[in-house]
Amino acid sequence: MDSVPTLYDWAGGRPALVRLTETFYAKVLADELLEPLFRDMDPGHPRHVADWLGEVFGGPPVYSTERGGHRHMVGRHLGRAITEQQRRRWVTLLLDAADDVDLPSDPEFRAAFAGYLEWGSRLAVLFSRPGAEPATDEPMPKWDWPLPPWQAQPKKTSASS
Ligand code: HEM
Repeated sequence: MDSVPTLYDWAGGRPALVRLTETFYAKVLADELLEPLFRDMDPGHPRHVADWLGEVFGGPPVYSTERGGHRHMVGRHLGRAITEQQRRRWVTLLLDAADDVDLPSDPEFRAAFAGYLEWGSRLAVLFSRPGAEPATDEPMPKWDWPLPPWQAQPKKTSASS
């Protein structure tokens, strides 16, 4: 492969990420464990999280230029005391939503996606602990392929071997 696409492009760009987060937050609001955390969420929340994910996955820097970047994201988790059970449910529903909206299902993309959710959600729990004072001046994280996306190689013919 000459150039490896970003995870953002591979996922299908902003339209795919907005479909993902809108489907996901509909599930969240129907979930008894997560609904209390999200019942008063900003109506733009699904699109803001799509912008966050897009930037982390190599798309345009919309979240940092229009929404306040890492500092704003950290601030939105402070004091929420997210439990491990809630974190695990959050990740599960987002993976379910990825299937529902047909995000690419290839092993490399899903490994990158699931790895990011596992990492990011554990940080969200730490940021949300009562009394936590996480650094807010960090740059936006960048996430990349764990392995290059698999591509079929042209079959060797006897003439080329
Ligand atoms: C990879 C993991 C995560 C990412 C990338 C993430 C991202 C974000 C972002 C970007 C915001 C701010 C959106 C805005 O600009 O308004 C936010 C807010 C929030 N997050 Fe997370 N989050 C993660 C994990 C979690 C988890 C595990 C929970 C709870 C189970 C959670 C609960 C919340 C809540 C309650 C808000 C505030 C929503 C509102 O009132 O508007 N987050 N998150």
